[in-house]
Amino acid sequence: MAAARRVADTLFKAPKVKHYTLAFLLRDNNGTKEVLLGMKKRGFGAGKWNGFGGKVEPTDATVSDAAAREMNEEALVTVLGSDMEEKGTLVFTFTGKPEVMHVHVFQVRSYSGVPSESDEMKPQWFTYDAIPYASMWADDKYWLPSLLEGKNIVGQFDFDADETKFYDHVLDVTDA
Ligand SMILES: CNc1ncnc2c1ncn2[C@@H]1O[C@H](COP(=O)(O)OP(=O)(O)OP(=O)(O)O)[C@@H](O)[C@H]1O
Repeated sequence: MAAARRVADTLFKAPKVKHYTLAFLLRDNNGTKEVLLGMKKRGFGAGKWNGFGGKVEPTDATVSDAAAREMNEEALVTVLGSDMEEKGTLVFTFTGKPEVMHVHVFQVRSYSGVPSESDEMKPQWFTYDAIPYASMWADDKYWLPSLLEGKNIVGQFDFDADETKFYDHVLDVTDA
């Protein structure tokens, strides 16, 4: 539980905390497990594959609703907040930035519609052995494999100012 304590202290001490969601749509494609990732077309993380998500807005009733709204906006599918399964917390700090990112991580299996390209994201299904970690945030390969195994995660990654690599991290993985 070392990571949980570190995360709590970081959030407690941060001058400013912003809440984000990050959700992974999972499916069983004729016996093969797949995850939907999106190529971010603009803004923070442009050019990287990632799950779907964004800032929690004051108009969102709950963090789960925010996760569903972002998934709906970015992958053009219909997901209900009540179908979002909370899988953990990731905290990101960046050297020189007082603001800390508090990311609420979800998975979801229940959705309707066909994932389609939006202004922000180009979605694509990936089998678990073909996830493009080299074109993802540096932290993803540390925790996404555990998430896909059904585990819960709590972690913190402290990034350099240029956002390409982190100089410190803690991660707890627990059985769901
Ligand atoms: C540093 N290492 C990281 N590793 C993995 N994922 C990361 C991440 N850093 C940010 N993320 C995710 O990237 C999305 C950004 O969202 P972002 O586009 O900024 O939000 P939102 O859609 O509200 O933006 P607009 O201002 O409307 O464009 C959001 O899911 C957030 O959890």
